[in-house]
Amino acid sequence: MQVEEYLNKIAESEGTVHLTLIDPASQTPDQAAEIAHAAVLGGTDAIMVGGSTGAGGVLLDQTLLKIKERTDKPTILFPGNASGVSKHADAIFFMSLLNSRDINYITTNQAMGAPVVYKSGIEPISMAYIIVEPGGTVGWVGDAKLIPKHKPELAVAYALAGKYLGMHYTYLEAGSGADLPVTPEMIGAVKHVLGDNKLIVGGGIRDGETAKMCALAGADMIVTGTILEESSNVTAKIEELVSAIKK
Ligand SMILES: CC(C)=CCC/C(C)=C/CC/C(C)=C/CC/C(C)=C/COP(=O)(O)OP(=O)(O)O
Ligand SMILES: O=P(O)(O)OC[C@@H](O)CO
Ligand SMILES: [Mg+2]
Repeated sequence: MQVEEYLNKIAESEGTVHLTLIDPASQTPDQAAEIAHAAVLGGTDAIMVGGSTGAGGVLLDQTLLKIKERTDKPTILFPGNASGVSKHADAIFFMSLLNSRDINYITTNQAMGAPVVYKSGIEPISMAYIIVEPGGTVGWVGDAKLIPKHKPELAVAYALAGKYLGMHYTYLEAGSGADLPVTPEMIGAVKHVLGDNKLIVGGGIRDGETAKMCALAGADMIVTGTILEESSNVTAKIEELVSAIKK
């Protein structure tokens, strides 16, 4: 089964998907594999691999190879630029940062990365990437014209544009390590116009209660990264998040 179909099936049958984000720059490949293994034991559905800075090349390849030794769940690239593509992943969130001011993040990195995706045979999953205040490092690196936190109608406008351009997934990003995730009002308004298209929410989700709030508001998939890097017991943390968002 293709990864997109696998994720969609879980969203339908279990209500919400949990995605674990691992930044190859944050630890050694062996440590990354340990986190991935612990996350799978806790019930995560897939492993996203990427980072906004220094996440390509040998470190990315080694991290994916080690993760694949320890888990059977799909690995999905979450690239910060064209160097975030690796043939060792199963799929890639092939995303355009719709609210960037910099053409590099709208189409140029996509053009530079596309032939690599083509040759490697990994599955591209088209995605509209939208960054909301505070935006964090990724907002700065991607030169995003940040969506104001309390302007859901602007997020809706970008999400609709992505849907009409044919993107299957929409990612509402508050930035890695944000104090708070995007608001339930914004999530609900965006999901309302997306219909069956899948909505991913990430940035600043640290506990089951917050994850549940995002899921109830309309998120089909929840991403957590930073909290897992900080947890002494990754499996228990994932169990908390997963039990809060699954039917
Ligand atoms: C499709 C291809 C080949 C490239 C897309 C390139 C685009 C659109 C990038 C968007 C802007 C960007 C820098 C995204 C990075 C996404 C990401 C991996 C964010 C979070 O990673 P963390 O490692 O948690 O964050 P920090 O690096 O900030 O800690
Ligand atoms: O690190 P956190 O805050 O969990 O954010 C995850 C993801 O949305 C970052 O791109
Ligand atoms: Mg990081």
